[in-house]
Amino acid sequence: MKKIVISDIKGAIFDMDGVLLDSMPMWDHAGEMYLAGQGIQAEPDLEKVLFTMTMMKGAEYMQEHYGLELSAKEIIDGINETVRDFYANKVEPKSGVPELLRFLKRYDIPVTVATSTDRCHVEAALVRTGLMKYVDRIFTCSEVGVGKAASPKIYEMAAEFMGTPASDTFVFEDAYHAAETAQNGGFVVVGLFDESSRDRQGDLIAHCDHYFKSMDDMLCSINSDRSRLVPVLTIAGSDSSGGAGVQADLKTMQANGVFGMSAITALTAQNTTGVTAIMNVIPDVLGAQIDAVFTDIRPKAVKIGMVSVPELIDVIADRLARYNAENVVLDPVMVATSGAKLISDDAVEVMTGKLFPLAKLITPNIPETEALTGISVKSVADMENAARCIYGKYGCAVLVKGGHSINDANDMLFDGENITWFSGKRIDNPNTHGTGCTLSSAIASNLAKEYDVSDSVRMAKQYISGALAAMLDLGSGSGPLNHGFDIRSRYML
Ligand SMILES: Nc1ncnc2c1ncn2[C@@H]1O[C@H](COP(=O)(O)OP(=O)(O)OP(=O)(O)O)[C@@H](O)[C@H]1O
Ligand SMILES: Cc1ncc(CO)c(N)n1
Repeated sequence: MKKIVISDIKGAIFDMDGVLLDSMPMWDHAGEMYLAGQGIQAEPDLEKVLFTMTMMKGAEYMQEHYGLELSAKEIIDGINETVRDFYANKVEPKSGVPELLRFLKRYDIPVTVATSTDRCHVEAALVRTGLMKYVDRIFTCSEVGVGKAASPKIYEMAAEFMGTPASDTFVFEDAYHAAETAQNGGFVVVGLFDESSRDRQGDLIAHCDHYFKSMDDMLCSINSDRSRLVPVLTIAGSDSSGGAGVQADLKTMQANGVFGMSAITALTAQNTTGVTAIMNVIPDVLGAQIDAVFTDIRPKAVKIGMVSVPELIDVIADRLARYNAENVVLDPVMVATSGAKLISDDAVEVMTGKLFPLAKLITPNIPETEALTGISVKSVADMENAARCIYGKYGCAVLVKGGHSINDANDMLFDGENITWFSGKRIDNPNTHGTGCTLSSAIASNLAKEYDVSDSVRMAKQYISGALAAMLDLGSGSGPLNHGFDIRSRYML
């Protein structure tokens, strides 16, 4: 099968059940779930029996076979309630779906949903799972008046709405009969595996132009335009051991699909056990590096890390204001994971006064949040208060990182209006050197790719969790992450 080239997709039509949402198991077990709600355990063949029946016949069968003291209508209402509850409160997106939809949005590709499920369920599920913001319009078979097996009408209406010809419109389906209809209608069909139709994969493959075992596989094989790499600048210190600072930033940027550039603030001699020397660069040389970058390859985002002294902060503030730098993410680095102090006391005030107001987002960890606010952060409420306090003083959004909390690794974003939590399972890995640098660089990379702040944080959080979970173990102290954990290339072998 061919790779998908993103510029070939002019419009996208997604089936919902089994493609966007992991909802097929519910359809396969609706009767069983309903009976369970009535305190009855279904016989193993129930779903097979119901599969061939209409809703009414199925209800009558359940009434008789399981001795339910309810009318067929009441049983149907009960099953409908089970279905409603599932879509409204339980269903989850399939893996890779939010990423794909965000990616299509980044390329301004219109997205529609074509589904045989009722609109009320579709909307409830898409809103709750956060996918609705990527969908331009929903088409349902009952509203269109004909099912997918019988006619390509639903796809034609979606394509007409998007203004895209069938030959440039990609239809994503997991069911072979729908794939067949779409292909006969002249659409480009992407077949995706779903467990519920495991037995019919041969038929699906026969009726699609591209086939993937999962959305994640598809994401890895999409060819974005190789001649388009968004530039991003890091202004930070060099870490000789390669796990934090500029080295971590550039590796992260490469892994997050942007072109990394650097302006170095300081040379540190450090490894996983500690920092043995720091030499700050001369302010003029830092200024010259930033000038060299901005006057030639203007970055779409800037990450700021270790800046130890007021003179260097002045230079950065001056240049970022002069060049009207966009998407500035500031990691207020104060202390290395190994415990070494990386900023002078007098620099903190200059940083907050001059750099915070230029930042779109700052990313303090818990000790840094405490130092910036004077609030002792011991609870979720303390995190929220501290973030509001920082926003109130400096007007920049704040991501308080929970890497230093005891039980979990939940980060909290306050953007001046809303609090959003990004929950992460704590990974039992003592090697956390450079996590802060890595997270802020991933966020800056995502902002450069034009994702909004909350999507940028969400994806960066997934990235850092993957980098930690790879369990790289280098050095005798707290070691670095594997920044390239998700890169697949023949050159890596
Ligand atoms: N053991 C862990 N498991 C999962 N996520 C973690 C873990 N440790 C840190 N993180 C995550 O890593 C990111 C960086 O957070 P952290 O609080 O470690 O930053 P930091 O202290 O500034 O990092 P640095 O060690 O570079 O100074 C956050 O998203 C945090 O939730
Ligand atoms: C150069 C540098 N920047 C930041 C950190 C924080 O992790 C570090 N250890 N070294």
